[in-house]
Amino acid sequence: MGERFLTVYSPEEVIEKIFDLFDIDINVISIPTEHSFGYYIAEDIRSKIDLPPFRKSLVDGYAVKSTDIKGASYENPVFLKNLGEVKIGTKPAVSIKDGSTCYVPTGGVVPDGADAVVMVEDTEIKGDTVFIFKDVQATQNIFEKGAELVKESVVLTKGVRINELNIGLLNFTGVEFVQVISPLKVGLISTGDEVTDEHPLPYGKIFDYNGITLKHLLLKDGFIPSFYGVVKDNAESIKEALKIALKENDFVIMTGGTSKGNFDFTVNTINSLGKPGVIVHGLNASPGKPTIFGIVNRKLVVGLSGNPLASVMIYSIVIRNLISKKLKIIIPEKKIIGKLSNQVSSRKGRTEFVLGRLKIENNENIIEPLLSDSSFTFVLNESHGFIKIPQEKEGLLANESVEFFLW
Ligand SMILES: Nc1nc2c(c(=O)[nH]1)N[C@H]1C(S)=C(S)[C@@H](COP(=O)(O)OP(=O)(O)OC[C@H]3O[C@@H](n4cnc5c(N)ncnc54)[C@H](O)[C@@H]3O)O[C@H]1N2
Ligand code: MOO
Repeated sequence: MGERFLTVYSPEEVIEKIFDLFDIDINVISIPTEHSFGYYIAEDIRSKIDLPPFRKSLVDGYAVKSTDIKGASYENPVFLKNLGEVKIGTKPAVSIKDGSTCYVPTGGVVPDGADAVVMVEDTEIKGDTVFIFKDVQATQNIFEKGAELVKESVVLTKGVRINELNIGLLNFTGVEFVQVISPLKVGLISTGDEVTDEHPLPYGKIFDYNGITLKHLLLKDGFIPSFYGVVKDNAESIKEALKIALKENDFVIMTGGTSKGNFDFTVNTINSLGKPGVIVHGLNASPGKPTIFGIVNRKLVVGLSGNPLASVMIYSIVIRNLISKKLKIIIPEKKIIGKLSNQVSSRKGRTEFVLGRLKIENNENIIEPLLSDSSFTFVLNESHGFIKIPQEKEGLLANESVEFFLW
């Protein structure tokens, strides 16, 4: 009988075990804000200006001294001298003295002397006189300079991945360039004599799932994948591909050949390329039990199972977590709470990941667990995410409230 997976570790233990054994060089680059979408921020970013940058009117109306119009009503209007209008985007030419007013558009600068703005609907203009039909309180309809944000306050913190709202805020707060982490380069190698791109599919062969899917998972996370293709189950070819991938990338992901079959070369290849070699071979998780974590001259190599569900899951659960901790970046995770539609069984003592489909019924998130084997790709495609069953649990009950991780 061949060697078994003698020592298995939980995903959390693996991260702890290998964390300090490998390095990833972080290169910080400065890029124009308009091109920063999807990058991870390398240092806290501060606003260059106050928000709003000036005392701004929130309505179209007349800038007044509130004391001038106290008690104004339709029965007892107050009339004020019209000094003209503030043009949007310009500095007011006038300031408001007792008994005077001036028109300000929404977003216009409130002239000095005024402490409130009366909405245009509550006024009437006759020649040089403006009739005010409504009382307003001091500060009403005015957004003070810096009320939302003062210059130099932190608008985005280190490690955040710049999204569409962030990029808007950066531009709005006058940040022209952002210091970001240069995207990591990740080498991808699929192995297996059975994997082909030949059409029509020869008997006994399969098309590639892992290489192309992982490539796009990496792209989605803001990394730069290089796919070295499907390498034959042959020690020399795998060694050659891994050697090049290690040289050209920050870390490498391999798929297939992680189990204990005669043609499962991954462990030996990693060990043959440098020290300390394979650190972990075996996760206390399903799917993904035979996952390999190795270090070659302080570079990380992860060997994922050839089974598609296992490779997607372990990338999503372990690799993403490990890399985000290492780089101190936040890879956004979408998680909701839902109620299980059916019970799910699991084996106590290992973490299990179960695919699920999300349905909204009576305004409630219902998670339907999907039966799946680690080789299933269609079911994986039908799923919206997965549930994590911790190792101390023996299954989950129907109607139990669970965390559901969306893809
Ligand atoms: N004797 C044992 N056999 C197996 C064990 C075990 O403990 N003892 N573990 C099983 C488990 S669990 C898993 S997971 C797999 C892991 O397999 P490998 O990582 O060695 O991967 P392969 O054998 O190369 O492939 C498994 C499966 O996936 C298909 N595959 C491979 N590459 C791709 C690809 N790029 N795209 C799509 N599908 C791919 C491959 O054809 C196999 O069907 O081992 C079990 N066996
Ligand atoms: O650990 Mo395997 O991924 O269950 O099929």
